[in-house]
Amino acid sequence: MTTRSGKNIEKIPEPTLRRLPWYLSGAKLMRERGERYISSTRLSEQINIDASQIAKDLSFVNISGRTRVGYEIDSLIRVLEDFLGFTRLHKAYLFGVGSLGGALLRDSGLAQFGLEIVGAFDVNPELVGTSINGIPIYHTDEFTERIRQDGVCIGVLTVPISIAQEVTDRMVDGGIRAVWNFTPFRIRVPEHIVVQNTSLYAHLAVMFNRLNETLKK
Ligand SMILES: NC(=O)c1ccc[n+]([C@@H]2O[C@H](COP(=O)([O-])OP(=O)(O)OC[C@H]3O[C@@H](n4cnc5c(N)ncnc54)[C@H](O)[C@@H]3O)[C@@H](O)[C@H]2O)c1
Repeated sequence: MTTRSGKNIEKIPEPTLRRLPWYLSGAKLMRERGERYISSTRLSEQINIDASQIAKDLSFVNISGRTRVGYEIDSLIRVLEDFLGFTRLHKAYLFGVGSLGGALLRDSGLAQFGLEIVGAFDVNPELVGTSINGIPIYHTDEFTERIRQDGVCIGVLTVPISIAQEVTDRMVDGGIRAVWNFTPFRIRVPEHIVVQNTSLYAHLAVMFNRLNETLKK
């Protein structure tokens, strides 16, 4: 698969894709401070990543800097947002409107990163028929019917772990092509389905471990 700029996106290493949003935030912060240009060195000081790494990562996107002054901030932001898919809204459904699912529905920041949750599904009769942040909550049984009308291809999974696989299978059967899995269950999907597992707790474990190391010193 290729981008509009003709770059082969399969070749981009995942760590680079994870770092690019940091460059975007750094560039936005600099723009707020009134800067018009930003060099890799300046960005490096800002976000504490090696300047040569930044230059290497940015070589994957269609942007070129000017000697000494660096990248024009407005162009860098535009190109990065476009490259990362943040300028297009990707429609998604959320499954399981509990404490985590409800919080995600309330998070208006997701749209800034290109994710628009257009509907949610739950089985709790107290939730079905209500809405959160303007997002309607339907009964899970309505999913197959809804997806035909809404043209959604992303599913956010925030159901109890015990039914994670069952709900995933339903999503995939209905036409979902990418699952953002927040459950701690390693869901199994056909090869063509994209899965992104996300856990706040995994990061916590790393933090606790590193903290313990520093406390021992
Ligand atoms: N990744 C993370 O960092 C993180 C953080 C918190 C929770 N979690 C995980 O997210 C999941 C949800 O956690 P929670 O605390 O919000 O739980 P919760 O019990 O508050 O919410 C679960 C919701 O799923 C609904 N549900 C049950 N069966 C369903 C079905 N068939 N279809 C649709 N909805 C259904 C329930 O009615 C409930 O509203 C759990 O698997 C939990 O382990 C992950």
